[in-house]
Amino acid sequence: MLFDLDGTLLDTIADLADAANLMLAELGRPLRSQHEIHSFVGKGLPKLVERCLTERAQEVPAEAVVEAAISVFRRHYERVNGLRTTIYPGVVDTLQALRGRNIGLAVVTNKPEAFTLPLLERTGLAVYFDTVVSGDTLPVRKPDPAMVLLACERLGVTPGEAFMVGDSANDALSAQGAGMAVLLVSYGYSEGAAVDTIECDGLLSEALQVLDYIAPA
Ligand SMILES: O=C(O)COP(=O)(O)O
Ligand SMILES: [Mg+2]
Repeated sequence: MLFDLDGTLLDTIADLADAANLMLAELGRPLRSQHEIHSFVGKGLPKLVERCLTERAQEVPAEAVVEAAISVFRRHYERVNGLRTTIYPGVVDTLQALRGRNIGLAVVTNKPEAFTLPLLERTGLAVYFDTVVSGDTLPVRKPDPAMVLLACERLGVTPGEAFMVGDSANDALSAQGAGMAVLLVSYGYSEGAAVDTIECDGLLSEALQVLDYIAPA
């Protein structure tokens, strides 16, 4: 069972928004609402920073400005990562139940490893996972299927034996590209798209519904 992180296991939006607005303030750019930032999350940290600077902006900054802003964001996010993050309801019980059934578990997230691993430790979720594939583990990110394929390889399963659980089209497309079934949670971040318009094998209103897709013991 492969899990996306932001918007699926953890509600990280407040910390992402804080880091983004600390960055924008430092650069003298207009701040963004949490609602806007919610729609910018999904394709990794560099894309989040680029969207904060460019989407509906009056003046589009040069690439070098975006690159410099990424370093500023990382500096702020390192400090606030986890402070206001919460675990979604049912997540811990779901992970415990899956572990109890000896089902291999992976995190597959577009968040860079330097932020993913400390966050999993801080929230206490690290202990449940056999492996973590982060946004900079490979040269490509979701929606490319390479990350979910690597997770399967590390877990010793074929994509046909696995499920991806995510919150956005990036998760759905990466799983589908790998020939893997995908379940989407309806409570996460889906880049401003209605999650029920994204093709998937099941829509979950809470994490515990993952267990409905596991064969009885
Ligand atoms: O870093 C992002 O943009 C989103 O991260 P996720 O893949 O865990 O949802
Ligand atoms: Mg997500």
